[in-house]
Amino acid sequence: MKVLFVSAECTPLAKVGGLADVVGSLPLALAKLGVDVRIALPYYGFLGQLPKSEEPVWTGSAMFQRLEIYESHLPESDIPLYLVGHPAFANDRIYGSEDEAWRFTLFSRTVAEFIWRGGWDPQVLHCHDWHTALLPLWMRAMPVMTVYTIHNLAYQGPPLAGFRSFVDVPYDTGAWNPMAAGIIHSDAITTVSPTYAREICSPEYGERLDGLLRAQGGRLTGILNGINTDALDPATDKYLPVNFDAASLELRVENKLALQRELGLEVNPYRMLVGIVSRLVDQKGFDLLAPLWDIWMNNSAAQVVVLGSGDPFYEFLFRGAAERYPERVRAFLRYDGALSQRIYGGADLFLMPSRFEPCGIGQMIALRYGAVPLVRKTGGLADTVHFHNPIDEEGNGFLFDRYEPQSLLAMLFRSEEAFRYRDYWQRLQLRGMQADLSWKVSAGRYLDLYGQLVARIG
Ligand SMILES: Nc1ncnc2c1ncn2[C@@H]1O[C@H](COP(=O)(O)OP(=O)(O)O[C@H]2O[C@H](CO)[C@@H](O)[C@H](O)[C@H]2O)[C@@H](O)[C@H]1O
Repeated sequence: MKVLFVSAECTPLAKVGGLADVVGSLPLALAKLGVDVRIALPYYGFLGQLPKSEEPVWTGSAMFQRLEIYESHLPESDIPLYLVGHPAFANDRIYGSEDEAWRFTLFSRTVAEFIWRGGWDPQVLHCHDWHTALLPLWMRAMPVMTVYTIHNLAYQGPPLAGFRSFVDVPYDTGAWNPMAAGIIHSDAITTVSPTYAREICSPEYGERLDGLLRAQGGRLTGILNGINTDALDPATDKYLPVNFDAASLELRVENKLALQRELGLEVNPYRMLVGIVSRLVDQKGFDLLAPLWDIWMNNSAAQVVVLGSGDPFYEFLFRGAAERYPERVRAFLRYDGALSQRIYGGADLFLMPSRFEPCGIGQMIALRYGAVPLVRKTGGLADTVHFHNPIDEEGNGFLFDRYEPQSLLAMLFRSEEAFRYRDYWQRLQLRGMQADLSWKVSAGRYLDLYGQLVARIG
């Protein structure tokens, strides 16, 4: 089975959020199942140090531009990586400029040309999010089956009118935006959890595409994300001051104390330390915290550390809280891979109150690292976090349902109360740490799906 992943992000090379985690780890699990899987990624300027072929393995043109594709490998693996090179990518940003639509259309179109002209002949082209959503349309005349994975329905890409000005997209495709084009023209649509697959067929979560999604019937399935449990392992993580695992959980507190020291907070094992690692955007639900700071801080002993960047509204919200409660709240408004690991490995509670969440990687890393998740019961959060029942000792975290500040506040108090009972809390941590969060099951589901699609072309 030959499969080409096409994506704007890929861990550990180019990451903004969870898309990178999936594209950098699912191929490793597929390769273990015998799939010849490769990845195509823009050759971003910050990848200059990555070893690659001296000469391009393919040279051609797309959208009146000359492009070169170099071959490299996903670090610490044998997985071939095609780096799509053009001056438009040779800078230090992944997203965030007015040429975004043009850049990613150029990227996708180059991959289409590469396949059309025999650069490689995958049986399945696995496209991710709006950046690569026109590929299924362009592949229609090829004996290549396409899978389109929706990591986030909220980002649908610029309107098609913009695309028409720089690349031919037939008028009768019915595709009025890139996300819709991916949905309509792919051979199979997946999203990253079973609950989100159901939710997006409703007006509440469908981002105005729910009608189109409902019409797809069985073509849309939800396959739960996994994480790379080899790379994300508290027993070997080089960013943690002290390594630990389920058998040595008592060592974990050293990471918490080191983190409190690093943050300049009171160093005290009995104060609950709440961690947040997130893109700061509407999706993540932090507006729920806005009216809660005073009542929360005045009625609890919790400390809070937030690591994230994004929308200025949320940056302002957290910066303001850190200024008002300098003894209790710390805000780091940036991307920082090393600090994120120290938070997962040191915080007691991991907060993710998302308005919607296709799957969520953050809560899975938290579970693996013994930080108990407090999440809203939606999307993949509802599929991975199960309510802590102290009587029967079941569940691995805390959930609230209604999207309202009071519900979140109640759960913050409840979790802090649970934190006082050390033995219960440790068993709660252990249930999270011992769960299988790897790709083992879900990679098998993707392989089955590829097999069914390829069987159609014989
Ligand atoms: N400031 C920062 N510094 C360091 N690391 C940071 C960071 N901000 C975020 N991260 C990291 O980025 C990742 C976030 O992944 P999530 O899946 O939780 O959300 P995201 O919305 O980006 O992903 C989207 O795609 C994924 C993949 O399918 C879905 O799980 C998800 O629901 C969907 O919204 C985590 O690995 C987290 O540690």
